Amino acid sequence: MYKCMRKRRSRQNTNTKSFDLKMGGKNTKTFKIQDDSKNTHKKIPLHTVEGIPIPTSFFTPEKLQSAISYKATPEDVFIVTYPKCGTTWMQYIVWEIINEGAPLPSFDDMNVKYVPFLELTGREIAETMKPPKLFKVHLPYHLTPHHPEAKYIFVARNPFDCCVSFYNHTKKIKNCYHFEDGTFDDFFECFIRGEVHYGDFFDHLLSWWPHRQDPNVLFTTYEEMKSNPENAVTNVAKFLGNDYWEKLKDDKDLVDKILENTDFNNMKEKLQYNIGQDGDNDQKVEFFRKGQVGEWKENFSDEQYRRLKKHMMQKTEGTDIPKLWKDL
Ligand SMILES: Nc1ncnc2c1ncn2[C@@H]1O[C@H](COP(=O)(O)OS(=O)(=O)O)[C@@H](OP(=O)(O)O)[C@H]1O
Repeated sequence: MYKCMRKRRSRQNTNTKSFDLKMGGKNTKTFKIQDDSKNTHKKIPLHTVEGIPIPTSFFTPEKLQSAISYKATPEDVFIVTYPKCGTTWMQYIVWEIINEGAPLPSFDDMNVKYVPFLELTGREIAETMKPPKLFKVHLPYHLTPHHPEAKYIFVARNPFDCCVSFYNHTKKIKNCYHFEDGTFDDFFECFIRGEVHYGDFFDHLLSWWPHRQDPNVLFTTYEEMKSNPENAVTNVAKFLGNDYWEKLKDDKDLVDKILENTDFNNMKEKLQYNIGQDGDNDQKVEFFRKGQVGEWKENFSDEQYRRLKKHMMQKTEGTDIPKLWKDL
């Protein structure tokens, strides 16, 4: 069904090569072999710290190690995702619930002050925060600071749209990823091999999957949030605790305000994302790009679709993960 819904990009499989081998006499046999010489796709410069591939600039081993060593407390709320799966949207939803529909803080303030990105700021930031302390992390379960009473909100997104979003992010943030010349095909090869920031999509998801029903974990998907944003807001408020739910449950105006503030178009219009300082060359990146479900159909070739689907089925065998995205 997916075929009729998307622009098709047909290309040869770049990873296999046919060749004839003379067997003696007139006999020849055609072999298909893995052709590594074609694996010449552009790569993202990464190094591995604590088992996590991180870029060689901008993100440092010290900050990552500091984040991992943070001692979580019962008042903490962690927003956890693999990159490009809806972190920022959830950061703002949580912040808006706690701050009763206040005007949106800037993107920078959100990520370094209000819901700091722990692997960028390091754990010291926590000392300046008041409870409830909210954090953004992209860490797998075993590296996320743990406390049995802390709360964890996990957002998953279908790997196909995640791949497209991650490609645009990696390509545009030049002084971090050095991938500005990379094509989607290059990025796809990196993504399917887990040679991207934070490694393999499915390893990350599989690390959290067994904990999705823990009492202190709220597991949701980007697609669920898109199909019913009001449910997303009320579920998060309930999960955050009675204080928040009591304020929200009979206040339709407050719910509407939060929905209006965190609407994709509103966030796109109001928030600017500037990354780092590169001399005078401060990079402005279109962070709020499309915010859609299913955009992957315009980017994947049939071959890429088949390969990522196969990878997904292999990695998630024995789990219900594929049922999260039935139309893939
Ligand atoms: N309010 C709202 N509604 C719907 N979608 C939204 C919203 N805010 C951000 N987005 C989209 O989420 C994608 C970015 O994901 P993350 O925030 O996880 O990125 S990051 O890992 O923190 O860099 C990225 O998706 P793509 O547009 O597909 O690239 C954003 O546009």
